[in-house]
Amino acid sequence: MGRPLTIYPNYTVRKQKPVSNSFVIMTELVLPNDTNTLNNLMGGRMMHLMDIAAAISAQKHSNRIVVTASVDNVSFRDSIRLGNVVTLQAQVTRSFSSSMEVHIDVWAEDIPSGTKLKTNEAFFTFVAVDQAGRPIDVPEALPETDEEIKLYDGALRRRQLRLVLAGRMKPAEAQELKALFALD
Ligand SMILES: CC(=O)SCCNC(=O)CCNC(=O)[C@H](O)C(C)(C)COP(=O)(O)OP(=O)(O)OC[C@H]1O[C@@H](n2cnc3c(N)ncnc32)[C@H](O)[C@@H]1OP(=O)(O)O
Repeated sequence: MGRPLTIYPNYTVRKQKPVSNSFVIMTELVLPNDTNTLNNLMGGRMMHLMDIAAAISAQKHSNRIVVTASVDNVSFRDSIRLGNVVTLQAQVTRSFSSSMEVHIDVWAEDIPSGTKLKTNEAFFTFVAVDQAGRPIDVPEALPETDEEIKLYDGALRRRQLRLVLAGRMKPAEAQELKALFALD
């Protein structure tokens, strides 16, 4: 006879979801109201679009209301012009307890000339909350492709860096981050 089955009343198995379930693609046309006097897309308008695409991705992973907790570095390498089509692609890289890191890529396309350029890339962190705004656990994120695994593996290091910068983690506790700078 086998061992008797032990029942742990407070133990819940966390649901798992492939990160690809959270893939979001969003396209927008740059109109005059979105631009500065040089006819370039305003940086704040771009951040707004990135926030929306990334939030939808985090919602798809968690099936919850999500709030933006932080945004990592966003650089504006190349300007996006009036009339360009902006394409935003967002996907969850990894989830922790209630938070999810979302990676987002942005392209600008000039349809008449047939040119398409990657202009921005960023990591956003969202936290799933209940109706009272309290953080709530989300499913585990499962990476499948090589690229997804690479992003998943780097997510813990990026999390520690952003929590240290936000004053929410002591640098001494950021083990993964310290290992990166460890010299033999
Ligand atoms: C889609 C939108 O634009 S929403 C509007 C803009 N965003 C907001 O208004 C959010 C306002 N902020 C908040 O509501 C709260 O600060 C929250 C929900 C983000 C965090 O609430 P707290 O009470 O601090 O919760 P707590 O300390 O338990 O942290 C919860 C999670 O948030 C994460 N977190 C908190 N601050 C940060 C931060 N600055 N960067 C990254 N993650 C963070 C924590 O690491 C934790 O993650 P984990 O559960 O996966 O370990």
